[in-house]
Amino acid sequence: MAILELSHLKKYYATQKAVDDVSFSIEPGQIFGLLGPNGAGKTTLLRMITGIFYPDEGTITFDGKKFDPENDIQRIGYMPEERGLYKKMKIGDQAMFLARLKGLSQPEAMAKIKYWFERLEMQSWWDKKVEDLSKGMSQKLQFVITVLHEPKLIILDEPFSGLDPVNANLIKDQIFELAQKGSTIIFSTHRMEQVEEICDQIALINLGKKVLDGKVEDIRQQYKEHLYEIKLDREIAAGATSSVFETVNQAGNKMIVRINEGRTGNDILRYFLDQNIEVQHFGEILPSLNEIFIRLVHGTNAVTRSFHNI
Ligand SMILES: Nc1ncnc2c1ncn2[C@@H]1O[C@H](COP(=O)(O)OP(=O)(O)OP(=O)(O)O)[C@@H](O)[C@H]1O
Repeated sequence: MAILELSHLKKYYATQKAVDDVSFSIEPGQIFGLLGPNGAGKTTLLRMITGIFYPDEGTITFDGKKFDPENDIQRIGYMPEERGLYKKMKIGDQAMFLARLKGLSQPEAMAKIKYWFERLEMQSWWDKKVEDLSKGMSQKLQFVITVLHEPKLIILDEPFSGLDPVNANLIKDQIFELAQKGSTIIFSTHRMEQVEEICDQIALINLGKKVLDGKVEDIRQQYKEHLYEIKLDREIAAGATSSVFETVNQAGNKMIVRINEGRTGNDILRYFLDQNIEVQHFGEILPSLNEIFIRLVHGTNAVTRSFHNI
């Protein structure tokens, strides 16, 4: 059973259709990426899932029942893009205050805060004030506050913005672990490399509408251009074509070819082997999510014609 199911959600601001008939569902334990360019409607969608806004139309089902923000909110952790921390309060006191608001007892909250501060290397921050934290440091604090009460559904708006690679990896590891323990994670981002690395499933939103959703690997297969990159032991005549493939790009002994319909990678290999040409590298080029995103959102072609791995 899906943990979250959105059905025909709509949200309009005056004349702006911020979210326009979006449906998808998310299974428990999944890491789900919500993607889209600036202004696509991601934040508006997340605000409906977290009960900040009511949808104008459509329904949200959470854990098998109609979403009831007042009661369900305790089981949801939301890290918004704009940080809502109290600047003058000490970090330790702030974490305690917010943990108590989420329903944890004082000893429970203390144990959890200590656990998370240790995991994210924040022990020495206890008496610092929020206004003395860097952007990345307050991002880590906000993450801890979001997951502290072990919510069933964790929603992170741009969780890696402002984090250096070491801290981004630290947070990434926690996300994997939380999903393994059964939490469901939704995060929104523009950073496609992270999505490819982390997400089981994605939805791409553009101009308020869902343009694409599914498993990352299935989507990359669906948008492939039947291209292969090849490195040979010698240079061959420019623009080689055969009944098996056409050359798309060639530089010295490297080439990118598009395979003809009905042919397989083995046919390409056979073509060269029959001529006693050694194939030193051979691989299919699948488009990255970034390329698919650019193609769908901007209507321009992907840049898969350059050499990727050789
Ligand atoms: N309070 C508001 N009043 C009127 N229009 C709004 C309001 N909030 C958002 N919008 C509009 O709704 C659309 C969707 O905005 P939203 O903030 O949901 O996008 P987003 O995908 O989160 O963008 P970003 O990646 O830039 O944060 C945009 O066109 C935006 O201008």
